[in-house]
Order: sequence, then C-alpha cells, then structure tokens
Amino acid sequence: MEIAALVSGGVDSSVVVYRLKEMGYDPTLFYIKIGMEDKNGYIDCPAEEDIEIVSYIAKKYGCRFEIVSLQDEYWNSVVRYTIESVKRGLTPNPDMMCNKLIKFGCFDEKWGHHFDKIATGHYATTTEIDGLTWLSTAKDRVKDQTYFLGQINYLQVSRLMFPIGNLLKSEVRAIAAQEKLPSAQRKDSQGICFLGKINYNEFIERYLGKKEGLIVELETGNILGKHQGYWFHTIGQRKGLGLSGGPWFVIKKDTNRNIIYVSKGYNTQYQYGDVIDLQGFSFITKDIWGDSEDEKEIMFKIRHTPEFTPGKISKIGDIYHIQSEKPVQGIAAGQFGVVYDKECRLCLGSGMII
Ligand SMILES: Nc1ncnc2c1ncn2[C@@H]1O[C@H](COP(=O)(O)OP(=O)(O)OP(=O)(O)O)[C@@H](O)[C@H]1O
Repeated sequence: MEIAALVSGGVDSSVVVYRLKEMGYDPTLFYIKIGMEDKNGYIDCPAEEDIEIVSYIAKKYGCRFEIVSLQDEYWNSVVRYTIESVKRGLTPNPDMMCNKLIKFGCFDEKWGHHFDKIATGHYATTTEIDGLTWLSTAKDRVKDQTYFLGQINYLQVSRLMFPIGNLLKSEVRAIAAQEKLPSAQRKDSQGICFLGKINYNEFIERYLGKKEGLIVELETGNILGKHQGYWFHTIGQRKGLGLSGGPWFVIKKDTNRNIIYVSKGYNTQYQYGDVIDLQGFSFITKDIWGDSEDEKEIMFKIRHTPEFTPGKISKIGDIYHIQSEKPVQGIAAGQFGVVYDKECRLCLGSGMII
C-alpha cells in the first residue's frame, strides 16, 4: 500500500512516520506550505524550522520527502472564508475548513490521489462497520481532534489513516523521546496556522480595518465603553474588552449598528443556552436518521473541548435542532456543532450553528 504522510514538524506527525515504518510501510512524506508569505513579511508561518525537522525525519527513516505549496488555494478558500465570516458577525473555524478543503481537498486532488491512503497525526481513529468507514474518536479523550474533522466527507474519511489515534499523547511523547526525534520537546501548535506568529486582531484589522462602536450592557442598556469594530469580538469572549469591574462576556453582536452587548459575572444566564440549530448538516459516512422526525439521543460538541455534551437531535425542515441536556456556554453562530453517537465513539457529522 502506498501512503502519503502529512508531516508538519510537530511531535505527532513525526511519530506517525515512526509508526508507519513500524507497520512495514514506506510512506512518502509531504510538508504543505500554507502559511502566507507576503511582500511585507507580514503573515508567515515558522516554516523553515518545521521543514528542517521533517527533512531530518525523512532521512532518519529513509523516506521520500516533498515540500508542496497550497498557499494560493489556502488564501482563496480558508482565508477568504474566515474574513467573510467575521465580516458577517459569525465565528469562523479555519482549522476545520483547512482539513476539509486543503489537507484532504486540494492536497488530494494534486498529489494525494496517487496514493492509497493519506496519513496524518490527528488524534482520531477510523472504524469499519459493515464495510463502511466511520470517523471515530481517539484513545486520548483530552487530545481527541475529531471536532476539527467534523466537516470531512465519506471519500475523505475512507482514504485517511491516523497512526497515532490509538495512543495517548504521553505515549506519543515517549516514542519521540526514545527515538530521539528533534520534535520530541516541541510545544503543540496552537490554533490557526496561517496566522503564524502574528496576532489575530492584527490580521483582522488588516482586512477589515477599524470602526468604533459601543459596548452596551445587555440587561440595562447602559453604555460601558467603546470597541474598534464588532469583527474583533466573539460570542463568549471575556478577555480584551477593556472594561473594568468584570468579568464581562460578549453575549450578542448587532452587526448593522456595530454594537457589542455584554453581560457581567461568571454565572450570567445569558452566557448559556440549551438549544443549538445547525444549518447545512452533512453526515460523514451516511445519513443514519433519514427523514425520521423523532428525537435521537446524541453527544455533541460546539467547540474543540475534551467534554462531550449529551442532547437530543431532531430534524425540522432543513435544520438539525439539538436540545442540550444541560446549558452550554458561548453558542456562537458560524461555529460548527459536531454530532457523535451516544457512546462518544463515532463522529456522525456536523452543521453550522445559526
Ligand atoms: N504544514 C503541514 N504540512 C503537512 N501536514 C500538516 C501540516 N500541518 C499539519 N499537518 C498535518 O495535520 C495534522 C494535524 O495538524 P495540527 O495543526 O493539529 O498539528 P498538531 O496536532 O500540532 O500535530 P503535529 O504535532 O504533527 O504538528 C498533523 O499531525 C499533520 O499530519
């Protein structure tokens, strides 16, 4: 079997190469350049150090290694989507779009299709049931990354391999140390790759500018201060509001009037909700409910967290409606609701929160 291994220079994908060799495969390693280089050197990912590490790993295990670029594709899909979403007052998820459109989309169209499988260092697994492949959760519940994979489709999941999905992060680190991999001590990457070292607010300001607006207390209508544009703020956000006497949380945004509504205190009821409506829901493997209008018991996540929340899902027209068993914090339109079976084992699919 011919395997393309996506290797980033981080500890997880380095150990993927070790595991594949251990299983007797001879993978070809691919480093994808997606950080954007630009004339001002404004946006860049720390690619050089990553590439050095991947070259070392390739040499150590005697693997072919290719550096490929999907910078334009990344710009035209993921970055554009991110900016458009933020402009509409939504909370985007670039990491999910990067998996769907770049790592398993454009990469596959250009290079991956020459291989039988694509292997990554995601903490996830696949499960075969009655001849179908399902995306399933990782052994390490805290590191589980299926949330970020919730938008992929059947063709993609059936071509994927997650060689470290059955290991705990501590076991991955132990292998990296034992193998003396240069990535053994590297910190986990945080968040959105294309931002590299630059700050998210700087990135947003560059594309959407600034526009002063009011910060208003939701309950009283009192004006508490000013902000520089609703696009800098996310539902559920606490830090960076510049208000005293908090904690204050962003509860609502009026994008037409450029007003941010906040509420005070950790226990403010406005921070929580128990109804989540999902638009454009897509099943990864198959639609297991069809047109049945009955409620089904599920587990779900509305962001990448270790906890799954229990709830009931039903289909109302084109919308999948989740009634959560307990209040959840910071339900942000634009983010994805990812749905799992009751046992938190299979990842069924996802839709965008409206
Ligand atoms: N620039 C890249 N080129 C090739 N593959 C990548 C790249 N960035 C990420 N990947 C792949 O996607 C997986 C998940 O990426 P993520 O950004 O979550 O990294 P991570 O969890 O820190 O893992 P790692 O330790 O391997 O960097 C990686 O393990 C790797 O297989």
